[in-house]
Amino acid sequence: MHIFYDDNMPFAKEVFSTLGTAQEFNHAEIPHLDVSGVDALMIRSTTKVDEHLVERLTQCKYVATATAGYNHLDLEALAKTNKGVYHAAGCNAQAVSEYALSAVLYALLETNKIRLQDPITVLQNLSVGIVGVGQVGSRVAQKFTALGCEIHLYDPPRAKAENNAALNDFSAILDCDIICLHAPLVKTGETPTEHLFDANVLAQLKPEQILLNAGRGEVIDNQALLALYESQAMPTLILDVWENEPNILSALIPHCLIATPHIAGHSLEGKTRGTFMLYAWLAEQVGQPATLAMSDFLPKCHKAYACHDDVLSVESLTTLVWAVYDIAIDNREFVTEMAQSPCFAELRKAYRNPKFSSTAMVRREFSVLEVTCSSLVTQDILGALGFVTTRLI
Ligand SMILES: NC(=O)C1=CN([C@@H]2O[C@H](COP(=O)(O)OP(=O)(O)OC[C@H]3O[C@@H](n4cnc5c(N)ncnc54)[C@H](O)[C@@H]3O)[C@@H](O)[C@H]2O)C=CC1
Ligand SMILES: O=C(O)C(=O)[C@H](O)COP(=O)(O)O
Repeated sequence: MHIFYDDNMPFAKEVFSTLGTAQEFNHAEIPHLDVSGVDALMIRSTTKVDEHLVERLTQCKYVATATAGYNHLDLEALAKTNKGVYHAAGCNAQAVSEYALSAVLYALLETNKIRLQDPITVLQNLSVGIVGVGQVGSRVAQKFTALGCEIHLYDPPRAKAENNAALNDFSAILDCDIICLHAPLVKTGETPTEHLFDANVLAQLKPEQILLNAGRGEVIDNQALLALYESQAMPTLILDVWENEPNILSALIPHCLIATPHIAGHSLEGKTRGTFMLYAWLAEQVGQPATLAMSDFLPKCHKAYACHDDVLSVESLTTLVWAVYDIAIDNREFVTEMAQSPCFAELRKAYRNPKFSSTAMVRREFSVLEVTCSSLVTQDILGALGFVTTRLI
């Protein structure tokens, strides 16, 4: 079996070569590559599988993406040619939820809504609205719930499937202090997400709010967003995803408190989980055992902290969050690099990736940090955020 895999997929060579002949490709070159002899195409979201590519995949039986989103796949064209299709649902949900927490804490401090010396009970005064309550949105909700925030959820497909009107109250979302978008790009059907935040919706937002988009760029009308930010006071803006990537509307960047090149899900664990989910799926398709485990490949990483707060402080919380993932660094790098040249695609590819950048610092998840806590309440909160916790007796 000839397996073609994206060169930005950690440990792909190691796992796919146990199932056949494994060859890596650079997504930017795919239009010029001969793919007629490929049996299994293993991609990330940067490879658009449109009808032209499907036509060229004459021998291919399996197409899989190591990502949660799959709007880069033409499912109809793939179905017509009877290819098995798979996406790595949930592979990077923890990473995106850590991104959201790191970014929102940074924004709350920068806008003086909380102070380092506050106890985290100050977060109980804040409401968080989450649009798209799947694998990512649920984890974001879990984190802010653990911190005591009031949570509002919006997910019409789930509202319908679960007969739960509480999941269908869009106006409650627009009133929240913090609005987090984790919806996929859906262009058709009863509840499309494309431009769900159009000029009309955006104009209803207030400058005191925080607006974060880590779903898909097209959920917000970026031209309308820019027009509003240029003409009136608007919410504190955190953008990881942009309309029309990689050719984004760069004029938006100066209006963001945090701007990043679609890397919310790019922890090493998030990307590696994607590779291993594809490996397990492909092995099952071809009737071979998947004997390799992700834990055999992830570099061991362990950091230890002690937290002696009786009531967890904002300072301790942010120290722990940023010890693993300091989003201000990502923002700084993106803003600096984009000011010099439009290099969105290159920045994404090299992001925290020693294979493509000699200076890259690998990004890990909260689970690499073990916190010893003196308070049971603190231990429960930090455990719910994803840290490994032990109790100081
Ligand atoms: N920035 C990044 O690096 C990443 C972005 N993503 C994006 O986030 C999306 C969500 O990821 P997951 O939670 O893993 O996917 P998921 O499929 O588990 O959840 C998506 C949820 O959105 C809901 N939804 C669909 N239409 C909606 C609408 N009109 N309004 C509100 N909600 C709606 C679905 O019912 C579902 O519950 C992905 O499709 C992808 O586009 C995912 C991972 C990383
Ligand atoms: O999983 C998704 O959906 C994402 O948006 C991924 O984080 C995208 O990562 P790349 O495939 O573009 O590396």
